[in-house]
Amino acid sequence: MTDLPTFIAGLPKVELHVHHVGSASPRIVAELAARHEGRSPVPADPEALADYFAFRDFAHFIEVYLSVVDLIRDADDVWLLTHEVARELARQQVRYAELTVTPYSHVHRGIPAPAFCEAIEDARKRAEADFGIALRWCFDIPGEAGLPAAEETLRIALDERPDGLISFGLGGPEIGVPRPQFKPYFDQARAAGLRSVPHAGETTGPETVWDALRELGAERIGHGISAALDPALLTHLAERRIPLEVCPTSNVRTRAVATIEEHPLPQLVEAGVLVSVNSDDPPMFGTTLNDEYAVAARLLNLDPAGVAALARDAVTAAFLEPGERARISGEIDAYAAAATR
Ligand SMILES: O=c1[nH]cnc2c1ncn2[C@@H]1O[C@H](CO)[C@@H](O)[C@H]1O
Repeated sequence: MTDLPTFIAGLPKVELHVHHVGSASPRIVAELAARHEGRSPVPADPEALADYFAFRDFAHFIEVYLSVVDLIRDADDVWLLTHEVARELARQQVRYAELTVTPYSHVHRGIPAPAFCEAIEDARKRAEADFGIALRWCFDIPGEAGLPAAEETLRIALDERPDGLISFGLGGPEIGVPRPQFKPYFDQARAAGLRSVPHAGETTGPETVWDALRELGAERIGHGISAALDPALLTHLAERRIPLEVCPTSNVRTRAVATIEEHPLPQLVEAGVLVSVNSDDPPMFGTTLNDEYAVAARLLNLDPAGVAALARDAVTAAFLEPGERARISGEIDAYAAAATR
């Protein structure tokens, strides 16, 4: 029997909640910072970066996140970042990832929408050829930028419509950013065939998750961990198989949860909610997807078979084509059978 970290490292996976800029490795951030030497608060030294990625609270996390977004100035930066993120996911045996990108933030910093979309699409196709990983896009609204950002994000999604685009989201802070105001934009995105995956219940209570379900037609919820406070919501999520995209270490590092031991993941699983495990912004939180599987295994007291079941749940929650879903599930089954023989 292989030890759990080794089992996890080789286990085929999918990742559903991981942010594009949030996945920039210290090396890539340092390289981008060096290009803008002196004009950015982001340290060009990877060591200093670890200290820079220490957050007082969620608002501070968003402030730091946006300082990294500022480093991305042209389509070449976008291409480099995207291709490197794919390399790192593939290194962890990720076969398929739904990457959240925020076009508004980049267009707002001078990268034209067509150039941004061409860069991510070219990097996506090259990553499939180079690393055998399938990337798809979630375009999310940066909530702190409000309705103008919603308008622009929808326009880019519908006008540019890159081949990899499958879903429409809402990120950024929840406090002071009520979800119902975004209903018209989610209605139009869903009418155009995009799947609805807003963040909710990360830094606010269950009512935000209810709003995401009722007003935004959410098919999955980003984080949604405050659902653990509302038994009726837990029942609703479990009965309708509405998945939560849970990112344990993220919640501790942004101070949404005080300690990993207090994380509500066990209550969510206990209530029968379909959960996928994700890394969110791995280098910023000093984690990787494999680390998040190890954290989940510890919190849920899982053996390798239990960890394989967690990976299968993420495949169930993914917006995969049926053939792809069956193929990846089959890979997980074959790997788990061989490793637990
Ligand atoms: O954990 C998270 N919660 C909410 N937003 C996040 C998170 N990680 C990255 N972002 C990103 O923060 C930006 C805010 O403008 C958005 O791009 C959002 O995608």
